[in-house]
Amino acid sequence: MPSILAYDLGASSGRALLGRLNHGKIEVEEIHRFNNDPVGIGDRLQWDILRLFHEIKQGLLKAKHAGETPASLAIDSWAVDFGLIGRSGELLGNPYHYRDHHTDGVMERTMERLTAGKIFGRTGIQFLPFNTIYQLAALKESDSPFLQGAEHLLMIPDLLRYFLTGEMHNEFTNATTTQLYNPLEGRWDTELLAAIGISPSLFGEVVQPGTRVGSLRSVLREELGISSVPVLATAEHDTGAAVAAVPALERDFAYLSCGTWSLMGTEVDRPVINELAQELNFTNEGGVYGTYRLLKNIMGLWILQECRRYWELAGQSYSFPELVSMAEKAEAFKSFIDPDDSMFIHPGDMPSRVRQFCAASEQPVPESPGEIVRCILESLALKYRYVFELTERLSGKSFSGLHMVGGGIQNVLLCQWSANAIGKPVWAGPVEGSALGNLVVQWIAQGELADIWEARQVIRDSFPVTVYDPQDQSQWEEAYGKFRGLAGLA
Ligand SMILES: Nc1ncnc2c1ncn2[C@@H]1O[C@H](COP(=O)(O)OP(=O)(O)OP(=O)(O)O)[C@@H](O)[C@H]1O
Ligand SMILES: C[C@H](O)[C@H](O)[C@@H](O)C(=O)CO
Repeated sequence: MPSILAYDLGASSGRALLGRLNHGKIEVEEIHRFNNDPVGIGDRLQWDILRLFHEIKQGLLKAKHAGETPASLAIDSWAVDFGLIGRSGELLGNPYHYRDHHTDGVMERTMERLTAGKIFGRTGIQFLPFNTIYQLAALKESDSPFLQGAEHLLMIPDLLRYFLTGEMHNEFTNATTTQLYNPLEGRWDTELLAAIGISPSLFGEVVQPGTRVGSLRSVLREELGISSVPVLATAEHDTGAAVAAVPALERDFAYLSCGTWSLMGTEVDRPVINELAQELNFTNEGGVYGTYRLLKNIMGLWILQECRRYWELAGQSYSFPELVSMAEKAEAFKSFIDPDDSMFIHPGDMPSRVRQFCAASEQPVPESPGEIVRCILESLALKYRYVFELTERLSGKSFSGLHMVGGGIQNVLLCQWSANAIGKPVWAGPVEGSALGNLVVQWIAQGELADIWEARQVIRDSFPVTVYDPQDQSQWEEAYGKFRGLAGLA
């Protein structure tokens, strides 16, 4: 059977995987991996979108050099960010990074004007200051010439797909993360768009994961010396793809997509839009095949990534395994942070911010990298417990354990501590959850897999799942009580 190609672009790195189905098993080969380094210019933080497109071309070239002509390809990436396309069909400016400061204060102002109840009631999406709605409102407030000249808005995978095919489509899972899509009416919410002064004509028809949306442009085929490849929309929000790849056998399962972000929740058949969901700030992102992802964003390993980057700038380079091993040797439960405090959103001197949080909450201040990493990882595990219980409360489900997928599961300490904190087993795997979700949606579209449940079974049969049983329950129970007090969690 011919291979297919998946591009998975995370906030810190991207990869291209060739996948093949062989007698009910998935075989994957990572043919290309690259860093995704945003670029700061002055006060602005932007994605290096042309470099990312260059890396996508490198993936096509590497497939060619491996003697492969993929039967299809698809791209998934992080959510909320977008490019604006002008009259000439060209990209207007570099897409802003969601951690840019241009949205500071915009969400609060928009909520005051429109009311939180109205925004949540019409979209079911959690309030995050960088949601597309607030990015657009910020561009409107600043009279952005790019916005004035824009004729189309394309989310990051829509945009890269457009570069590949010349065709513009908005994909469903990513569209929902804008906080401008109304899942109850199944369309862009023109009332919210009008309220922020944005023309609905920027938004196109929303296509479902699995739709064929073009093929490689002839100019690109000539440049790379390759044949035509059909391009599909997959679950283009990487979290949507990761959830599609959770190797669950039971329908009511809890997941944690663990990468730059930690996204914890459960799959539901329809959006849960009620007062409790709004109060707990849960979201209902679009999933595959009519499902929704009832989940909550947790700041995740971003805090650790940014500490590592900061230490590297200061001349101290550590690999992730080195940091994990240093954390293991540091004193347990010395101090905690609330990973979701807004002080941790933006790039910067993260070690100092961790110390600052601890000092301000009158805890011992972690000094060494090992102490800081331990504080971050223990706090994340404890926050997972909190959100795990909220997910049960909101969904009315009871989970027998937690499925973890994504690059973060290579951190065995975090997996073990997550099991300890929630007091239930953690099933960790696969690492490349988003890329696998991307692949299985393509195979379902081609009729090679019957549906998402067959896909999950095949993933389970093809990749190892490591089981972490809970340990040291009484210490973690005590730590949880202390953590809740410090993080101000009801
Ligand atoms: N060898 C390793 N040991 C421990 N942790 C690791 C290792 N490799 C990666 N990680 C962790 O995985 C994280 C990256 O995960 P992943 O590659 O899934 O993220 P991403 O795809 O860039 O982001 P996202 O999909 O959340 O936008 C890193 O921040 C790091 O903490
Ligand atoms: C902002 C993030 O893109 C988003 O909330 C998260 O779901 C994600 O895409 C993680 O990769």
